[in-house]
Amino acid sequence: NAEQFFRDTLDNGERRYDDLCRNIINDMNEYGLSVVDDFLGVEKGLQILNEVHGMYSAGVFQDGQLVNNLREEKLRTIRGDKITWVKGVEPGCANVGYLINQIDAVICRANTMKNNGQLGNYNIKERTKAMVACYPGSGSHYVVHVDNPNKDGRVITAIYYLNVNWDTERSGGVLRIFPEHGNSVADIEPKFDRLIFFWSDRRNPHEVQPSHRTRYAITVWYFDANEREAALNRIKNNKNNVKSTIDTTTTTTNANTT
Ligand SMILES: O=C(O)CCC(=O)Nc1cc2ccccc2cn1
Ligand SMILES: [Mn+2]
Repeated sequence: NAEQFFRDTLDNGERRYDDLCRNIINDMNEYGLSVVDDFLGVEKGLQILNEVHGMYSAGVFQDGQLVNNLREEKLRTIRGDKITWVKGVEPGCANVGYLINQIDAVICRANTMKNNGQLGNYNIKERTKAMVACYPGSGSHYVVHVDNPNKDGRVITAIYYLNVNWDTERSGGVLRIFPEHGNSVADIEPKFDRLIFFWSDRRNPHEVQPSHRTRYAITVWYFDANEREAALNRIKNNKNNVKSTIDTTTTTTNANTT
């Protein structure tokens, strides 16, 4: 009957959902990265893309990394990504907000699943705002780097791509991850409605190869509660140290002048 049908559908939804989270946990623990295709479906994906187009044409994106390209005889500055930060509750960002909630739901579910242990034994309770990034084509790229090299608390990088019919042969823009252990690289195409996760620390140096077509991505970083608290304490202590240094310097200076 209808009720049983809905219960099955709901259960199927849950089961599919749990399977997704289980796959992510397994991939993260085995490879340190995970790729989920068709995360939200075409309709939702296009709604998010439209919102990002709207933000871009509204001019809210800041010029990102500045990269001078000396290859040409004249200095050609290739700007890397242009970025803007979004909470997802701002006017005209409802669909980006929906995306963030969906990624949160997956991370929270994965973080609580007992049978597979937690995600890397982390305790994930908060995240950054969403960073919407655009590579404006013309060879813009991002040099190899580690997102969190010095334990600032960020443990998982989540990136959602919005690029319809992306052809890597023509457009480049591959995310290349150089996993610290292992002798292979992971080349990830920034395909529409693709969601990826990877550990944010030194396990995953990565680069964005030169893009020859406008390339959009939305990134969220998730914090481990303990690592984040330790990082904030270090900052606070440093501030106190700096403050006390200033105080002692000022007092000695005052002492000298009186
Ligand atoms: O778009 C992709 O495939 C990944 C791009 C990427 O790594 N972006 C990025 C952007 C960043 C901006 C500010 C600070 C750290 C950052 C680290 N990573
Ligand atoms: Mn990065």
